[in-house]
Amino acid sequence: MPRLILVRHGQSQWNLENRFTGWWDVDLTAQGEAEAIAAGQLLAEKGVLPTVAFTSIQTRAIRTLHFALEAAGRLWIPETKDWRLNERHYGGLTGLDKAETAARHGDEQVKIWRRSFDIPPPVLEAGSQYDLGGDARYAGIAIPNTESLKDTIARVLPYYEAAIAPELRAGETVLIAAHGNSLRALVKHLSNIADADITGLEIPTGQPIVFELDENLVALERYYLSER
Ligand SMILES: O=C(O)[C@@H](CO)OP(=O)(O)O
Repeated sequence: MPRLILVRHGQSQWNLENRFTGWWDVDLTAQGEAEAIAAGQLLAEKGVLPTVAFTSIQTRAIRTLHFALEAAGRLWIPETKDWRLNERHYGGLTGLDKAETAARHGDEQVKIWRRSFDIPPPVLEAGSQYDLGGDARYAGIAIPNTESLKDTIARVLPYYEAAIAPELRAGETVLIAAHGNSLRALVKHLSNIADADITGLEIPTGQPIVFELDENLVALERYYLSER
């Protein structure tokens, strides 16, 4: 039966500093690196060994993938990087301190920006210090200026269907190293979580989540590998 493993990147510098990150390319902290290594060790220990990997084009996810694969003895498997697995774009909130933003706009408003299904944060103004227009990795890509979870789903799911699902159908054990909200998009789809209920789903850093799927890629089970 096909198996899909999801891992959110380890702690990043802006997770540590409690800042809205989105597409900004923040690296892992030393703790984040250790979390990624521990994730790979867990894969090896439980014998859940990926044969194909996917990640975003953001450093924190790519390095998490590489640390985990190295720890699992699987650095040699094929890997694909794609922007569609990037974190949700945080728009004009990018770089701001989450607690200061809550003090300014209220907890309720910040919760809506962070966890509502279809309300995007304010847009990132062109020419802002966090404008990625000049970043070579995004050449030819229509960079969003903000995204809700719904917008994120609209680019993650078609990519899952086109690139990842065929690997699962071919019997590969697929590892995806990505981000809190691009992975929430996938979990919502695979576990069939309603729009209204997705607000409550949090994905911890560096914790492998395993989906056991049937031949039609319907999820039979979803669990944290650490709990098996
Ligand atoms: O800042 C971000 O990009 C994300 C993930 O760290 O934060 P949030 O928990 O608000 O979705």
